[in-house]
Amino acid sequence: MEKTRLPLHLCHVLKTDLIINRVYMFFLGTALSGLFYYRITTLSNIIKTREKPLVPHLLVFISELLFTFLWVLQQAFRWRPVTRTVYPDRLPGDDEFPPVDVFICTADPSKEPSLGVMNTVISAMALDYPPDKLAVYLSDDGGSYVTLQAVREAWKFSKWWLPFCRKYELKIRCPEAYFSAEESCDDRFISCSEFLAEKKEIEKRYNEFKESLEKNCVNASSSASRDHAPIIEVMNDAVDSSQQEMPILAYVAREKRPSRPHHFKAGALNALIRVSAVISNAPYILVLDCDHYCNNPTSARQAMCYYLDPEIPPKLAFVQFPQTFHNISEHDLYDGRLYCYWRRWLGFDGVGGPSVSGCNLYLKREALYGTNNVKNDIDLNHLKKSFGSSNELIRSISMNYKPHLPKERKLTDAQAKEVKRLASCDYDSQSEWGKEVGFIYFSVVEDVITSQFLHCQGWISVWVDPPRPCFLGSCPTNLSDTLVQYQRWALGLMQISLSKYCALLYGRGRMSTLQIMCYTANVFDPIYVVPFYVLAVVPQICLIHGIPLYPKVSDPFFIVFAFVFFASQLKHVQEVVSYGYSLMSFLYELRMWMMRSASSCLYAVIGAVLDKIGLHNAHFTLTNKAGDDDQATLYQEGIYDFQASPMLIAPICSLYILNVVSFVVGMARIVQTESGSEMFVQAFIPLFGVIVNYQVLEGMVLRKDRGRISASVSLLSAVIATFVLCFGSLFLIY
Ligand SMILES: O=c1ccn([C@@H]2O[C@H](COP(=O)(O)OP(=O)(O)O[C@H]3O[C@H](CO)[C@@H](O)[C@H](O)[C@H]3O)[C@@H](O)[C@H]2O)c(=O)[nH]1
Ligand SMILES: [Mn+2]
Repeated sequence: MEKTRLPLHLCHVLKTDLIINRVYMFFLGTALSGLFYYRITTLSNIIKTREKPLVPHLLVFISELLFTFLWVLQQAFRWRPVTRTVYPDRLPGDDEFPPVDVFICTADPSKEPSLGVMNTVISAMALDYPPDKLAVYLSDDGGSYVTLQAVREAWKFSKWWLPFCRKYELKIRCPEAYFSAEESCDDRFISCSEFLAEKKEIEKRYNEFKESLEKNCVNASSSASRDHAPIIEVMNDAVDSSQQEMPILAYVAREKRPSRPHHFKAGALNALIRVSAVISNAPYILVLDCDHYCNNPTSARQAMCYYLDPEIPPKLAFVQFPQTFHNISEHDLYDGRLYCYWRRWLGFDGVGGPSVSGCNLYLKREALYGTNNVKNDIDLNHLKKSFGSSNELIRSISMNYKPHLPKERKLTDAQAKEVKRLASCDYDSQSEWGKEVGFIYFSVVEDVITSQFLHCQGWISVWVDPPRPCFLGSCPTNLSDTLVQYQRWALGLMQISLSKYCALLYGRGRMSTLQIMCYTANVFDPIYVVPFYVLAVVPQICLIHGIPLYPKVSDPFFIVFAFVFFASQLKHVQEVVSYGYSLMSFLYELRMWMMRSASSCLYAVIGAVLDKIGLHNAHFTLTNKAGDDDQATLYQEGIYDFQASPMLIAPICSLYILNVVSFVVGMARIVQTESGSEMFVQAFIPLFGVIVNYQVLEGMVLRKDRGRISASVSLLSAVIATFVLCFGSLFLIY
């Protein structure tokens, strides 16, 4: 009795952070009003007297306005940060657990090697959860026989692996991670000879499994296709080597045709929702990317601490875990940990719940079906309009429906026909799939738009970040992949911010003000590109021409500007450090923010505008998960790898050259004209940029290795910088 009364989870407000944040908001807010007082009075003076050029002052003013607007939105993340703790050992017995379906998406075995994908699949099957309540679905958007064959092999291996995990209560159930862990025997059986013998045997089987995958993936690169019929295979023969039931494992390649839109990952997930509805129809769904394996087998139990709590509102749509990565080097050069997001998510959680972060979340199936569709008295025609014409699928919407899978797990002919229909590329078209039902197709960041829809319908979410990460994925480990990935994210975010779904408009009356601010801050993130470019170009050109844009050192308003700059940097340092990271992480984050703004965001904003006017089609460029040894060495050593398309690198180098030149010329001018006090801020800005990004200089001038910036890119950048300087000079002196 005592046991059931203890809470399954707790939520703590981070009081110290809350106080620091609010004090910071107050002081920075006050300083910003001082800054705008200064700007407005100077601008009106300039307009009256025309003694100084108006254009650069106006541009700097606009950029400060934008910075401030984005800053204000960001403060919602700082308003009420919370953390959560769960107590899975207080859960009721296994027989009270609801079934869970696991969805894993993969798209191309040449960019997403089978071995990694299969490790994710196996780790999901090995979750510490009743196997008869677990079903794992692998969506293969490549429809590749390499992947299908790998799934069959993984199924065979897992018949040995699952009983081994269960018997010895392994904490690491991803085989690759288990066998390569330094202390793989994190279990209590280290000195038991039976365990050691079994482990050796399993390791042998694992190596055979790996070999079979290697042989199988020789033609991986040509095996993915964009033109194929649906292929669905449920692995049969469902008992493991200890005669226990295995979880369901199904391979699903939805139909793809070159002329039909397939909506990328969101489309794949929606096909899985439909197919799984008529096979296992679990009320909860775990979504994983193919590289995010389960690192802690208790994640489902942790999520159930919320779903099984009678006190928690039934409107809980999802329990989100962070994306954590197993391949981060000590330096985390490319800010792959994505810490700035997870820090914000603590605050997001405090105001109604974080947004979906792509994968690693336990979702309530009902939430994806649309609130209006799951009422009891709904008529059949309405349901067909929403869900398409499959009666079988519509029957599954009532959650008590338990589809019948024959004992030997071979789909009956009728079932096989039905699942193929549900995975066909036309199934979506006459229905609300992707519009109101399932994952939303509107943007390439399907996660953000889908969760915004859920929150707007009154659903809530929680953020759980336990000390031992539940999932571990792989993040990009070179500049090119990082910039390409961010460009897609930024493009997706811009698609939302330029549409009627921008939370600022769409969220009104549907979400709380703080939640609206969080969502808006999120989707407006790429807009930093505008003030960033202004501050990276305008003060510099004006420095060369001796046009002061900021107060003199002796002016009292100088303190206001200095305060705004230092307070915001210090706040960033405080956040990095209080989250447990080193001072260097602050620098890496700052650098990556600058490089992303200079490059990814620039193209993303242009792409989104072209997409909006119909001149460009946004698409999903898959992030590469296959390593390259040279690149890995550079990454481990903490050396930037600048090998990337010139398109991506040239903007960064051009800005760098422009800042170096303007600083040198500007300093010469300052010495000559003794205008140090007047031009102090303007000399400081390029100096700051040049020092923070000194590795760009290194890459252009000092390095000789493969990861340097090539001479041709440096030359191109110098030409661009000269052009911007000349053109800017013409324009900015007015
Ligand atoms: O047409 C596609 C494209 C992608 N994927 C899968 O989607 C997942 C994420 O793709 P990835 O290339 O790894 O992109 P990331 O940028 O690393 O993904 C992040 O950003 C995405 C949104 O842009 C989210 O969906 C992801 O969960 C999040 O990890 C992978 O498992 C892919 O196999 C598909 O199934 N079909
Ligand atoms: Mn990924």
